[in-house]
Amino acid sequence: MMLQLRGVSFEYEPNQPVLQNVSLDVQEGDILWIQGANGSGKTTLFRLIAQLLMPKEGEVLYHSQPIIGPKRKEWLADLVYLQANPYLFDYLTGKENVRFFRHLFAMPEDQFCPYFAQTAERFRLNDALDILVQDYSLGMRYKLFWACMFGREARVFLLDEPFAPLDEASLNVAIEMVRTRAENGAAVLFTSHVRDVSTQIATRTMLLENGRLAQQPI
Ligand SMILES: Nc1ncnc2c1ncn2[C@@H]1O[C@H](COP(=O)(O)OP(=O)(O)OP(=O)(O)O)[C@@H](O)[C@H]1O
Repeated sequence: MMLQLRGVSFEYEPNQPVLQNVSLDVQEGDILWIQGANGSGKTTLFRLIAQLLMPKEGEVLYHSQPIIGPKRKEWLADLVYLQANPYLFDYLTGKENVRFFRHLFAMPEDQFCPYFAQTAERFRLNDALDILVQDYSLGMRYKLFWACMFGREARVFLLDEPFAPLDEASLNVAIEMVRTRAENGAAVLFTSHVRDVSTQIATRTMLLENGRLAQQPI
């Protein structure tokens, strides 16, 4: 099993559990849609997997090893976390932001750039790369962030509301990118309130409700 959650519980405030005894098995090629109402804990679940939060109980395993400890670096190198709010520098151009991300992830130019260039081309971002990000529309910001994140050769993708800001042409590109990565052996976990795209792309669905995660028919 690639990624496992074993009995994970979490609370921000004492005695107000957000996740209760959550277990999950994720395999190579999975495209798993985590459904749940606003505030049900989907982002919290992703933050626990991305090590931004620590479980109160239980553990997260990557290839059967805890993601904290000796496997930590390998885990973070293999993980892409596309957060719902893109973190970009408004006062830098698109290209300068891209350079920042490449350095942040210590990606050699020859590995990162072909992936990035392919995505930027398909998202029709090339003409915008020399202008300041503060002049981007919401969709353009999102596509730049997406192209940077998908510039990495990761094994696990956590995508928090990845489809909402995209127009139809960009959605088709995004869907194909997700599918290609999964076909190449990556695991994808995503949250979304956009039902039609999610139904199209998901290989499996789970529902987070009252702190518990349960299998859900698609
Ligand atoms: N930093 C925090 N401190 C305290 N409580 C928090 C914090 N972040 C989130 N919460 C609470 O935890 C619960 C789960 O929030 P979370 O953001 O994980 O939900 P979500 O399912 O991602 O929601 P949405 O669909 O609106 O994005 C909510 O009740 C929220 O108010």
